[in-house]
Amino acid sequence: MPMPEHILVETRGAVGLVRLNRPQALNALCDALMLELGAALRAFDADEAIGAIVLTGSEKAFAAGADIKEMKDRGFADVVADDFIGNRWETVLEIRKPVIAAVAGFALGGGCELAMMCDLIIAADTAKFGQPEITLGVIPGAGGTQRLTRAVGKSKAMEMILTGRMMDAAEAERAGLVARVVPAAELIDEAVKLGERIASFSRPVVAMAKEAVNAAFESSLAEGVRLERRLFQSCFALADRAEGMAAFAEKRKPVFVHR
Ligand SMILES: CCCCCCCCCCCCC[C@H](O)CC(=O)SCCNC(=O)CCNC(=O)[C@H](O)C(C)(C)COP(=O)(O)OP(=O)(O)OC[C@H]1O[C@@H](n2cnc3c(N)ncnc32)[C@H](O)[C@@H]1OP(=O)(O)O
Repeated sequence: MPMPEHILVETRGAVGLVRLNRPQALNALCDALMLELGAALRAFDADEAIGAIVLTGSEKAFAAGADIKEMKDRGFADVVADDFIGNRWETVLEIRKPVIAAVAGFALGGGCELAMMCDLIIAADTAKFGQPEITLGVIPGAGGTQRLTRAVGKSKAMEMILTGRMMDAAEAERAGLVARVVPAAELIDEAVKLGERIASFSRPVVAMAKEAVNAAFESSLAEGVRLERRLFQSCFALADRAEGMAAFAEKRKPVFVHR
């Protein structure tokens, strides 16, 4: 396997850390980067030692969008023939372990869409989110119109997508796009600490919790509650659930076996 050119990959305990690394283009998402990113995410998903994944960029940019220079000469026939976006740009959605986006600087266009494909976003106080595609004569093409609207509501999403304006970390937290805002210098440590906590719990239970929350985007309330109930009841088949509840009753820390 050749060394990746556009990403840096490392492990921090039980957390897989992927850093987008195209600083000269503010981590613009070119096809080659997306292929490397997909491979790294799948590798961590298959690694039993890893319980959570952190995806981040540089201090200046998480990702400034899809690579405009790579797209500018493509025509309708090209993007349809290649099923651009649909063909391999949604690998994040196939990852079963929690993927935490740690965003500093610009997360624009596909960069914001990539962050929203992750399970949660931790933002540095320098983060700026936006879907400026309209300034280029296109609309968001990797879920931005759907996920941003579900995350922040129609009016704010519509304003951002129709004007291309950015929103800073404080507004993103108020709007519910990000879970927390931290000082930029603490972003990676905070995201890894969060990942370590998640990785300390029962892996199948973490996977079921992630599936249940994500289902809220995809189903009616009744269907989502039904799925949640089935997954909750499934936990009672796991030794980890027995251990977790016994540990509480015996006033000791649980030792989960499925980690
Ligand atoms: C593995 C599976 C994962 C699946 C995830 C899939 C994610 C989605 C990916 C596909 C998405 C396609 C659909 C998407 O909705 C479409 C888009 O994203 S369109 C692009 C939207 N982004 C933008 O419009 C932002 C463009 N950039 C800027 O406005 C500015 O660069 C900035 C961010 C405001 C910063 O400005 P400055 O500080 O002045 O810096 P520069 O402008 O000088 O930039 C420095 C350098 O970087 C190059 N660059 C910046 N952004 C891009 C880009 N998007 N594409 C290509 N290159 C970019 C810029 O040209 C400079 O380079 P130089 O000229 O010096 O060579």
